Amino acid sequence: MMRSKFLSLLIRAPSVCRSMSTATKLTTIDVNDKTGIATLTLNRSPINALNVELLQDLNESIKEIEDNKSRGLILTSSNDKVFSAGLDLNEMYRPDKDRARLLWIKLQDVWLALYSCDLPTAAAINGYAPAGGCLLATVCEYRVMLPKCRIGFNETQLGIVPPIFCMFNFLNVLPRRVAERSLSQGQMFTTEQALQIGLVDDVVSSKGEALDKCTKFIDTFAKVNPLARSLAKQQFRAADLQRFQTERAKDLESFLAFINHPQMQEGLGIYLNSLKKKQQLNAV
Ligand SMILES: CC/C=C\CC/C=C/CC(=O)SCCNC(=O)CCNC(=O)[C@H](O)C(C)(C)COP(=O)(O)OP(=O)(O)OC[C@H]1O[C@@H](n2cnc3c(N)ncnc32)[C@H](O)[C@@H]1OP(=O)(O)O
Repeated sequence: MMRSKFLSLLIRAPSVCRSMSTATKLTTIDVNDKTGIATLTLNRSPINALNVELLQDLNESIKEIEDNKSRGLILTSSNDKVFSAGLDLNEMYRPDKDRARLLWIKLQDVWLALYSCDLPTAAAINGYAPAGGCLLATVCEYRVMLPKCRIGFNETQLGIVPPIFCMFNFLNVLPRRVAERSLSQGQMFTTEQALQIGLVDDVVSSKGEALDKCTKFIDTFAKVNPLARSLAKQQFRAADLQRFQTERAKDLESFLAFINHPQMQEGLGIYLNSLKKKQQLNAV
């Protein structure tokens, strides 16, 4: 009797969030003391473009969340319109060679950390998620998105071959035919289209609701043995992870060759300029 009273008090207790780290600057971590779930927020103004520092902070935050034995990880953005604009094109246009190398290595690290993450992962996509933004969302195991946004890998529209880890993500989420077509056409989907093809699992009208849905998804694993859960996930992903490790160095060299190509530099310059002039391509 005493025990059930104590439990009901616990259940009714308001949820308390605590920040786990002050070391990171471009990401924040909030752990809900009641659920044990960590919310990892991208926080690089204005549009969470993924530069070396943001990717570095993301890597550290993911590791911190895993090390602190959180029950799950929810990825979201502090911007109310953009989840992430993808890679920071300024890191790729007229690049500093060492930073460009580091950028790709860090992106690979983030993908690897999330793809092989022991914890259940979910993305509360509270805004636009093109290219690298879509990568972060689709590497998670569950996605919920706000209306009137867009998501997809627009790389081929920009003359870029999507790296293999984009393919792995899409093949985990979409039927093979749809994955191949949307990657090769560089399709961007509205929230409603994304829901229809299964690219996102649910649509909600506010960030709060999105976080609640992600929490509910993570809660579906509450009664599953965490080690069994994690090993089952690894088993499903082992072949992709092995292929990634085999091709990782080649993938880095392809990226560097790509961004150092004069034609690509010219194209990137034009694209960056069009964004600055707010003449966004129809594809996004
Ligand atoms: C072997 C493999 C080889 C290569 C693979 C390379 C892979 C690349 C993957 C990528 O992620 S490439 C990046 C692709 N991203 C995009 O195409 C997104 C472009 N951005 C947009 O569509 C929009 O900005 C937005 C929908 C994300 C947000 O719109 P809005 O809120 O209206 O903001 P603004 O458009 O006004 O942007 C504010 C500011 O930020 C600049 N900017 C936008 N995107 C980027 C970016 N990805 N990198 C750097 N800077 C970006 C934009 O020009 C504005 O600058 P101002 O100076 O005008 O303030």
